[in-house]
Amino acid sequence: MRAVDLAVGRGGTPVLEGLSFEVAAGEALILRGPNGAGKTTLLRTLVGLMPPMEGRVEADPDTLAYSGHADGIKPTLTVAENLSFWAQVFDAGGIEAALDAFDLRALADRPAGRLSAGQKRRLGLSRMLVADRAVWVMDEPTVSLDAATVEALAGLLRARLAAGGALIVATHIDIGLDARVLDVGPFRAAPRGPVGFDEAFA
Ligand SMILES: Nc1ncnc2c1ncn2[C@@H]1O[C@H](COP(=O)(O)OP(=O)(O)OP(=O)(O)O)[C@@H](O)[C@H]1O
Repeated sequence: MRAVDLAVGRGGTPVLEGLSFEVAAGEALILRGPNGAGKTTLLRTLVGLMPPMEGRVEADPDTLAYSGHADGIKPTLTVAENLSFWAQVFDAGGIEAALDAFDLRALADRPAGRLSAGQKRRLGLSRMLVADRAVWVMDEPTVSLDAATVEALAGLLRARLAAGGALIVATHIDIGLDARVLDVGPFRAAPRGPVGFDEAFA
């Protein structure tokens, strides 16, 4: 996945600009920056949920899996049914490994709407395993997780890297990955006045 002179924004307002980077197989890139800096906007643009304002993203969409703040969980379906649904969407195999990775087996038959915040997050992360995609793009994956589950996640991510997967992760905490860090702060977009503003006062 490669970003080339990328500018990203919300509602026509640029948030970050001038971003160029590449993440190859087996590499991890950690995004850092304070609240509101634009990490989520950048991640959503990388996976094609939002169009770039300038520049381009070079990636095959079929190689990408995204785990965002809203995990896309269907509350009336059980944990197992949610995973099966995603396995179908992603045209992937079984859900057994995904149930085990974040200790969801005992909750398999529970409607997802009746999970705790951390359990929901574990289900959202398990979805990455049924997706079977090479590049994982993750937005604050540790939010709501207990310490043991953060460790499990870190171990899973290290294994992905060792197996040649690629990771782009926005996180405020150190999850102990061997990763490059991209601080988005210096890429904050310069404020742009409305078109014709200067002319209005000419
Ligand atoms: N739905 C939205 N509509 C308009 N502006 C938004 C929307 N969501 C976020 N923004 C604005 O876009 C900018 C970038 O927000 P973004 O969510 O990308 O930041 P972030 O770095 O991910 O922050 P955090 O660390 O708090 O998750 C902020 O100024 C934010 O207020």
